[in-house]
Amino acid sequence: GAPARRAPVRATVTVDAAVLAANDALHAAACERSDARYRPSAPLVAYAGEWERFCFPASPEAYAGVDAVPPCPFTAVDLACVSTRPLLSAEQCAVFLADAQDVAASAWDLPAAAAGAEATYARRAGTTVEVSQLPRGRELFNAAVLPALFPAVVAAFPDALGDVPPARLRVQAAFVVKYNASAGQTELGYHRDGPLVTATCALNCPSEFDGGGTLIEAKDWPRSPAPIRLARGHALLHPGNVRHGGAPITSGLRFVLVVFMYDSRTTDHARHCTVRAQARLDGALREQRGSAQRRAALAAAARGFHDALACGAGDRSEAAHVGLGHAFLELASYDGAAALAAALDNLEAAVVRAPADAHAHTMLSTACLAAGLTARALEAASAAVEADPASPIARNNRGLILAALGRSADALRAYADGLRLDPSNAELLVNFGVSAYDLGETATAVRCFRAALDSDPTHARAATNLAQLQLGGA
Ligand SMILES: O=C(O)CCC(=O)C(=O)O
Ligand SMILES: [Fe+2]
Repeated sequence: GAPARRAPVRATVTVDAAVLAANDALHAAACERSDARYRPSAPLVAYAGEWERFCFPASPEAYAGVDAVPPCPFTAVDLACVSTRPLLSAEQCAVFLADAQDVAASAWDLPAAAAGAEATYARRAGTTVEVSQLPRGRELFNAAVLPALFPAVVAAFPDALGDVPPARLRVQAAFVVKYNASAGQTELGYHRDGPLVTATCALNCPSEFDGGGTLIEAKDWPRSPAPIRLARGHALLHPGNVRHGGAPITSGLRFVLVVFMYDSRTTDHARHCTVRAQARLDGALREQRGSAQRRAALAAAARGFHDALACGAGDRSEAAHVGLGHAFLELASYDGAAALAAALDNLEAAVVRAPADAHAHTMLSTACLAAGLTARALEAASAAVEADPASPIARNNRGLILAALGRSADALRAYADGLRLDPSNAELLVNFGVSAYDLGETATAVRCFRAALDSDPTHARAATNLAQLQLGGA
C-alpha cells in the first residue's frame, strides 16, 4: 500500500481566481507547444522490464530538506527508478549521437538550469541542444522514444501515476546534454527540474568517460550520493523537483537524452506561479536602483511568490522562499525593517528546505548582514562554501562578511580561495584589493584594481578605487 508520508495537498482558495485562470492558460499553451513538436507517432508499447528503485530518506529527521518527503503525488519509494532493460537500442542511441555531432557548435546552449547561475559555474556546465533541432533525432523521438517512454513512466510510478493514461503525458522539454571533459564542460550543479517527471537516458557507454552519472541529493543520505551511471540506452526516472545534478566527468564525452514530462490534465499552479514571480523578480532587478518602477516590480514579484506558496510551492522546493526573501531584501531599501524581517524569515525557511543549496545560504547571509546579525551571517556564508566548495561567489560572499566584521586578514584568505577557482573574477579582485588596502598593502591593492579592470573594463568600483589610490599618490 501507499506509504503514509506524503506532502500535503494544498487548497488553492487563497489565490486570486485570475491568477489560477492565467496558470490554466499557460498550461494549455504549453500542451499546444508540446503537441506541435513532440507526440508519439506510433502506437505506445508497454515497458517489459523491472525497475531498480531508490527511496526517499527513511528518517525525515536526518534529512531536513524538502526531499525528505515525497512531493505529491509521489510516494516514499519514488525517489528514483532505473530501468533494468534499455528503453533505446544501440542503433537508436547512435542516431541521436550522429545528429548531435552534426549540429553546428552554435546550436549548443547552456542548460536552462545553468542559465541563471553564476558565470564560472555555467562555464563548467554541460551544453544542450533541443531534440526539435535534430533532424533525424526528432523523428526517432516521436516514432520510438515517446511510444516507449510514456508507458514506462506510468509503470515506474504505479502508486502515484497508475491512474494516468500514458497518452495523457506531454513533453515540456527534450534535449541532448553533452559533457566534454577537454572543453571543461563537465558537470551540472544540483538543481530541480520543473515538471512532474524527468527521464535521463544514456546515449553512450559509461566506458567512454570517467566520472559522470546522475547525483540524486537525498539518495544514500546521510552519506553523499553515489552517482547513478546508466548503461547505454537505459533510463533513470525521478520526480522532476527532486534535487539532482550531473556528476563531473574527468575524461571523455558523456551524452544523455533528458525529457521533462507532465500530465496534460493537471495544471501545476505552484510551478506556474513561481516561474511568473521569478520573471517579475528578474525584471525588477534590471530596473534602476531606488526607482519607483523597481519598487513596484519587486512588490509584484513578492505577490507572485506569495501566490506560489499559497499553492504549496514551499512543500516542493526552496525556490519560492528564496525568491520571496530576495524580493523582500531588495524592498528593505524602500520599506525598512519590516521587509528585512520578512526577508530573513523566508530565507531561513529556504535553507531548511534545501540545506545544501549554496545560493540560498548566500542570500541568507547577505540579509543577516543587512540586519546586523553578523554571527548568523558568517554561519550562513560558511554553509554556502561548504555546500558548493567550487563556487567563487560563495567564497566572495564569505570574504565580504568577514571584511564587514573587521577580519581583513581572514577576508583576504577567503577571496584568495575564490581567486584560485576563478583567477580573473573582477569582483573577487576588487574585494581582495580593498582588504589588502585595509591591511596597509596599498601596492597590492593597486595591482588588484588594475587586474580587475583588465578582466572587466566596466567595473565601476575597480575604477573608482584605483583613481582614489592614484590620487593619494600610491
Ligand atoms: O547529466 C545528468 O545526469 C543530469 C542532467 C540534468 O539534470 C538535466 O539536464 O536537467
Ligand atoms: Fe535536471
